[in-house]
Amino acid sequence: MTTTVNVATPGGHYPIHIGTGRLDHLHESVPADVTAIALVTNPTVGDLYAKRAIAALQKSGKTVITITLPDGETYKDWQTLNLIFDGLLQNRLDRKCLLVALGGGVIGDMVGFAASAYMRGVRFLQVPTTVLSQVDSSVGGKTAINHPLGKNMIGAFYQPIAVEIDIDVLHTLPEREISAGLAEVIKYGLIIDAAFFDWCEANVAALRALDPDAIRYAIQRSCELKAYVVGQDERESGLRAILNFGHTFGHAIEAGMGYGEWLHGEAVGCGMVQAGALSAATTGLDADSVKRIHDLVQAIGCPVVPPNLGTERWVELMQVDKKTEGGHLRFVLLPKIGQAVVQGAPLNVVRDVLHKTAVPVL
Ligand SMILES: NC(=O)c1ccc[n+]([C@@H]2O[C@H](COP(=O)([O-])OP(=O)(O)OC[C@H]3O[C@@H](n4cnc5c(N)ncnc54)[C@H](O)[C@@H]3O)[C@@H](O)[C@H]2O)c1
Ligand SMILES: O=C(O)C(=O)C[C@@H](O)[C@H](O)[C@H](O)COP(=O)(O)O
Ligand SMILES: [Zn+2]
Repeated sequence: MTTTVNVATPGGHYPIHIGTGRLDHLHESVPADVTAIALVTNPTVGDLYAKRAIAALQKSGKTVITITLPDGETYKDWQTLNLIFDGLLQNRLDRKCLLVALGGGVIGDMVGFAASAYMRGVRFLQVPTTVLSQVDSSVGGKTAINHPLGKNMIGAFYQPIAVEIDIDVLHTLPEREISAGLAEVIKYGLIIDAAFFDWCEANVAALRALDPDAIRYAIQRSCELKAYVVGQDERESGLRAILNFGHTFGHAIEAGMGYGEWLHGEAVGCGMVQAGALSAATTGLDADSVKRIHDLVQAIGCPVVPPNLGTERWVELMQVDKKTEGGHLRFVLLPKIGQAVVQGAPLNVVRDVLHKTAVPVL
């Protein structure tokens, strides 16, 4: 069974198809006027799934070339992005080509950015293969590469023509990647859907075990909630910033530790624990809710104690954030579970939270 969630933005709309075996149906998302297809992947995902993806794409009758990028967050950079352009130009792909991103969020973010820039914009299809990319990064059109000074600092808003989610491919993921992806799932409950947060608490074991019904529901609900937010505010002039809950802290961890040391989802999980503590100090989040956030992040298998970067280094890293305005840090904070606001916080309070969350809760 395949379910479809639609994403509607001012520039148009596209479907997210969620099901099993979608990898064998990729041709259904290839528009008739496409001249050639570039499948972009990495060696890990390519070895597992490129053959099937290529066979499916070839059913459209188009030529398919493959571009293989090195694997890892550390390669989400200019040099690796340029390998995509090299491959497209060497194979003389024209304006009517289609780029296909087969992989996790790193591949998806880079292929989307390449699609936004190649010949000033060509179409791209997202085929996310991690929990994180299926519930979050493949949807909504944020594309980017990292800069040594800050996460996702160079990029564009550029929507795919469709998202093809094959739940089966998750079974080859390492456990650590499943845990990291679940951090973005529980984020939606915290910012916009308290009942979904309750459901995540009740189903954490099933989610970690990739129980088919549980993981399908989590992916569908996450995509529905993200599609709703993106539909209201595609370019983050307001509401969309709530999707950044936990990310001011999380991105500082990723950049501060060196990209790839902590997984994005792990950093966001820990960042949500810190943002929960900051919410208690600023927007009145009650102690029971702070504990529920901590306990669920721990239960999905993500770290809850932040690395010791040094308080001033923490603040410096957090300032390199796209929500920063006029040098002032802004955070996504929770007055209660299921409701988020975006606002500044006094630096002495932020420092205090950095100290408090550095101590393990027993
Ligand atoms: N654009 C957005 O809205 C958005 C949202 C969230 C995260 N992101 C970005 O996404 C990135 C993180 O994505 P991610 O967590 O998917 O990491 P990732 O892309 O690095 O993938 C994680 C690892 O799993 C491997 N892998 C992928 N699919 C697999 C499969 N089915 N079986 C076995 N191994 C597989 C990859 O090769 C990689 O080693 C970060 O760069 C983050 O900034 C973007
Ligand atoms: O889609 C969004 O909007 C998000 O913020 C989703 C986040 O999970 C994601 O990590 C995003 O890439 C962060 O965006 P950034 O603008 O803070 O780099
Ligand atoms: Zn994220």
